Amino acid sequence: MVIGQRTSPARTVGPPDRVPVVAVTGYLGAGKTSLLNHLLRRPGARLGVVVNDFGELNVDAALVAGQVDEAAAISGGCLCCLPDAGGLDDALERLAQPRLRLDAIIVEASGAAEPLALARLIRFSGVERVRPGGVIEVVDAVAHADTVDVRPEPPARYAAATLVVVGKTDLLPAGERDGVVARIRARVRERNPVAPIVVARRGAVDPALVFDAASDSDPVDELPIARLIREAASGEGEGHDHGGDHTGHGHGHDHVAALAASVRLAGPVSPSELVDLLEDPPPGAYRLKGRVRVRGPRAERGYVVNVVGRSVNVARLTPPPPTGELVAIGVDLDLDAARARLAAVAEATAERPDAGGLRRLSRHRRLSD
Ligand SMILES: Nc1nc2c(ncn2[C@@H]2O[C@H](COP(=O)(O)OP(=O)(O)OP(=O)(O)O)[C@@H](O)[C@H]2O)c(=O)[nH]1
Repeated sequence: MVIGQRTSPARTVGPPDRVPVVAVTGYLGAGKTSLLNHLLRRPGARLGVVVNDFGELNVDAALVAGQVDEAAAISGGCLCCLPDAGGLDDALERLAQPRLRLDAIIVEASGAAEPLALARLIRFSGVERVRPGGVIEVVDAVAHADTVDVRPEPPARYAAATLVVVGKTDLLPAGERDGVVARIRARVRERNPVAPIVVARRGAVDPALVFDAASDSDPVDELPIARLIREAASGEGEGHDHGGDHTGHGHGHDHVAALAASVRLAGPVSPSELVDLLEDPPPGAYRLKGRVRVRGPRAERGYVVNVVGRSVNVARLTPPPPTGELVAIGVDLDLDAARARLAAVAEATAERPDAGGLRRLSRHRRLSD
């Protein structure tokens, strides 16, 4: 997905010769899209966005697309596994056109992408008018110890980061927050002595932190990311970082082998069926997301739904989307079971408003604020 945002007049300073490309990385559901949306809301930013969607349906693209004015898809799949990065290079080539005068291009990696591989793709991009602009690793404070940091040695992915953003600390009991953040900090530092580490709710980082790094005018080879990638390439930072013994897709680098099931929703769904799915996802579905329409008492309502682990998040989507979709993702996803559950939601269209289901959905929405 390629998006060019043109919301403001050009800045007084001319565009840099080469447009910095900032990668936003993080495990499934860590909070990458939230951070991206936060950056896109910044007035005056002239940003290009490449969203690497997971699964057949463009949920992430749809979520950010509401705020931008140009959209086109690149081929799906995991960005770091594209054979020759052709899809990414095409996207960068388009967005780096001087007439767009972009300040930066942000690549939101799929949760399954390996940051070091992605950083390498950007660094060795065949596109002349771009340069590496940093890697923002989003860490889910609640889930990282069960998903990313599951081995005695700290995750190799931290080595790729030029900025680490720790999110979801608001979901931890107040008494545990400092301890969890300190532990993440210590683990990151074992791999990465330099990257700033900040705590931010829903990706609300100071954009200056992101764009300062991106506007660094040092020669490419002097950027920390370039050094770190060289170190990783020479063996220091290599290896799995997703935990488990996944063998990857056979593309020459280790990789979390996540699976996805998805369904398109032509009409409004039954809120009861939907909430059942959110509260009790199919076996192995670590991540569930989607956009849905339900019949309200007077008019149809739109919602964005998100589940990460056991954490359910529901937000209103106005206007309701013309069509919806649901995607379930997980490393150990039971594909058949997931498809059957998603199909059941798609088929359980509610003829009349379902008051009980609407109440349950509204309750989740209030708890998500
Ligand atoms: N409470 C809370 N929720 C958060 C925070 N950051 C993200 N979320 C929620 O976590 C869910 C997943 O966030 P996303 O931004 O979609 O995560 P992602 O990394 O883009 O997900 P994938 O692209 O599927 O890997 C959403 O429901 C967000 O609203 C946070 O700091 N606090």
